[in-house]
Amino acid sequence: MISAAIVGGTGYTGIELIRLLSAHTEVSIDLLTSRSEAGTRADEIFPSLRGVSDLVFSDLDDKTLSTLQQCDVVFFATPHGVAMRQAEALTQAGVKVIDLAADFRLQSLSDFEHWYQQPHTCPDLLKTAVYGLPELNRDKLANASVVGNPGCYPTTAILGLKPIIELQNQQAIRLIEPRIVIDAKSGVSGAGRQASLALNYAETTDNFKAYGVTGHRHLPEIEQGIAQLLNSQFTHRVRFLPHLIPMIRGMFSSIHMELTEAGKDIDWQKEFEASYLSEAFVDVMPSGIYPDTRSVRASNRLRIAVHQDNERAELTALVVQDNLVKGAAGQAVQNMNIMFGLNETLGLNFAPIVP
Ligand SMILES: NC(=O)C1=CN([C@@H]2O[C@H](COP(=O)(O)OP(=O)(O)OC[C@H]3O[C@@H](n4cnc5c(N)ncnc54)[C@H](OP(=O)(O)O)[C@@H]3O)[C@@H](O)[C@H]2O)C=CC1
Ligand SMILES: CC(=O)N[C@@H](CCC(=O)OP(=O)(O)O)C(=O)O
Repeated sequence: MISAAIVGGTGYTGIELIRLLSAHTEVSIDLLTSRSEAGTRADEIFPSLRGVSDLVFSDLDDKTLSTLQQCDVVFFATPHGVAMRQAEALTQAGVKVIDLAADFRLQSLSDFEHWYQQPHTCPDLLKTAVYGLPELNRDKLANASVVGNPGCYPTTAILGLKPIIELQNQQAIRLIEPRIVIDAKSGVSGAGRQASLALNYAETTDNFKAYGVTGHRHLPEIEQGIAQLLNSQFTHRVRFLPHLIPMIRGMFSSIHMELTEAGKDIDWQKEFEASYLSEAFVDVMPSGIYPDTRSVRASNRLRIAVHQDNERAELTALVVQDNLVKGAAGQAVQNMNIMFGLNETLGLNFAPIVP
């Protein structure tokens, strides 16, 4: 059995990790941490865990840190800046680290420091970290000891653009114009479990708003995905605009592109289907059928629909996922499966919840 620990077990991605890993046949959760709930049983705070887990939260003190070093893998479901303070000691002890925050996502230190407003404490380790998007980095993930689990919006953006940028590289000709507009919506759980005025029920229910209009920290991650991960031979300018929608889980990203003359000659439905043919967790919808967030709720599947209009030179990719599963905890478990040589779908191959 793989011995796993979850640092930050009281947050929304932490509880989602407990749900997924408790049902995983090859994993035992041996440690859960929370500073505010240390000493409390997890199922007292989350009755959904009664009969599933009898674990008690531990504080993040020296004793816990030495227990973490006995584990095979530690998931950090914590705010940005926590994992990077523990990662060196853990990797030196042979422990694999999967950070659900952004400490190991951006290769550029200056981007990290600019967008996350803090210095990076282990830049050398950052150089060895692998960006945890299995559909693009599967081979590297197999040997990774530190994984930066992608942000939820970048997962939808990079997977929505992958077939296009890859074909553009292959044909060495622009198939879409430089400007890409990503109009994205997230459920409120994307902001985490901390109480705040902006996130209370009366503010978020029966309401709809944009945020991060002047710039959001996921923009450099999306740009890195296009330039480095997809190795784009052509430059692209991304306009990324996130919105908060009045639902709990779910994310819907509409990616708008303009086709070049060469791009109009491509059958994009066929290209997307071919690109994701062997991917267990990326589903390309049949032509003319558009995905909704309910079709992925509580599942690790991401669904994409492509709309092509040659007369208007428009190409639109519509991407949906559950922000807490493929957008966070599910993707982390998918990464863990790859890092430990397990079948990638283990513990993740369940249907979404409808309604
Ligand atoms: N929610 C989402 O959809 C997504 C979230 N993420 C990222 O995953 C991470 C976790 O998100 P989420 O679960 O929503 O966050 P929450 O705010 O819901 O939970 C944060 C958890 O971290 C613990 N924590 C907070 N500060 C510290 C600290 N300094 N040291 C140790 N533990 C700490 C908290 O418990 P306590 O204070 O008791 O210790 C809590 O368990 C974040 O970095 C987030 O950006 C990524 C993709 C999607
Ligand atoms: C709705 C909402 O607030 N979403 C979060 C993004 C989700 C997330 O947690 O991503 P990171 O891991 O990069 O922080 C936000 O826009 O800040």
